[in-house]
Amino acid sequence: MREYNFDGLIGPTHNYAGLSPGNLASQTHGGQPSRPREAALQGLEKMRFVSELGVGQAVLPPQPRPSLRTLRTLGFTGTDEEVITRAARDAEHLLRLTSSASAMWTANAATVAPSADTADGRVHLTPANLTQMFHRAIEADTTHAVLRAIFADPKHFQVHAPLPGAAHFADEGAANHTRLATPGHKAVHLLAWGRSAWQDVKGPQRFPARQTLEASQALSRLHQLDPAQVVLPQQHPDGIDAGAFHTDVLAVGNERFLMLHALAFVDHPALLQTLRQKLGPDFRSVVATNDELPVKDAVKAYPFNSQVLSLPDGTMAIIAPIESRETPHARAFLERVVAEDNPVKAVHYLDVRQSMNNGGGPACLRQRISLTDAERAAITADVFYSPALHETLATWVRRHYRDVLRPEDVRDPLLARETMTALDELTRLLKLGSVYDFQQ
Ligand SMILES: N=C(N)NCCC[C@H](NC(=O)CCC(=O)O)C(=O)O
Repeated sequence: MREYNFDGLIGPTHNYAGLSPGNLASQTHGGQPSRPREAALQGLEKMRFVSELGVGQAVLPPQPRPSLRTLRTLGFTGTDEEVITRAARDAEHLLRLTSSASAMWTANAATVAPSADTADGRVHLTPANLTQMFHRAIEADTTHAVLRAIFADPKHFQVHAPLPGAAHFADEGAANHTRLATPGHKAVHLLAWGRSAWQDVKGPQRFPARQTLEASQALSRLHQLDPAQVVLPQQHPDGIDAGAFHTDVLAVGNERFLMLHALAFVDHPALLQTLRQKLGPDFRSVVATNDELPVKDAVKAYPFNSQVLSLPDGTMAIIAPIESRETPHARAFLERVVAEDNPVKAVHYLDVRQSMNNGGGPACLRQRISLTDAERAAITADVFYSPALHETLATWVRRHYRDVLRPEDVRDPLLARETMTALDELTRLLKLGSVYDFQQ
């Protein structure tokens, strides 16, 4: 089994619209101009770096934005251009919500269980319904279509429908999921959540908790995980109120290693005790106390929104955002992680600032999917990273993407046309077939 990091290719409408309450970066940068071309190239450079470390890398496509389908569903009529002009005139905020390139954060695209852990021996994938935020909820249908196109072979893959909507089963995908495993022990799935639909649990006071306990339980059932191997920790309400809207803002794990902030989960000592029992003495964890790393710095610099990657030589490396190098407490924490007795031997700081400004670090930009050779061979889409694919995609980005986008530029019907042209071409480059509604 090999892990592939499926990164979201950052879309042509990447912009800062301030759409996510509880996500401090999104709130801070709302209204500022963005740089879509630079953003997409930064994403590609991260893919190159990860691939050159010897780690599996693949890509997931952006989604058509503005979402004309959503605007039409909400009553805007006419040609594509008329729909956009009317929405810009009568419902500008709705146009912003339907124009976000938020599908780039593929950690939120789905939750995935590898075939080694599921009762029927297939890879299970459930697209996240993302019901908590409207601009993200509209991703689910296209994500479902894209995953069905890539993971098409029913012998190896089961792509479930997104969980039914409404607030009860609010699901944010793998941003709240961590798979841990030690040699000789069955893997453990941490499926975290921030609120409960029908249990009386104290939740955050300021900011929304996006994932429900009930959604996490449903994912565990759907993916046919062994209930004894599933742990359902609650995200710490104070962490969410400090800006950790997803678990991966304050915790990240890989195989036998977990690093977390003290405000990541309620009662983290009990959680670590449970994990030690299930995973045995090889399991290693590093906790940052609030004194060592104030949660404010953790949310700003995103050291936990790192990728922790298993390298071919058996060690692990951390891919952290450069903001973590620039923030002394965050940097000191990561240096401590490398110095201690655990598999992590290096930290690399990468520039994904265009995405970071909307609250998405290296970990948000990727969906981890572990595949056997046979599973990988069953995928016919051209989504696996290679230097040649890099060149193809970089050329495609340079040809189609704008340099600068101000939030009000989403009013321009030409932007929607440019995006459709680009995405239509991309589906051919990636051999995806017709996955977008404008292609039906
Ligand atoms: N932590 C993980 N896994 N993902 C980060 C998602 C960031 C995303 N930002 C946004 O959607 C901001 C869009 C804007 O404001 O323009 C969100 O809040 O859902």
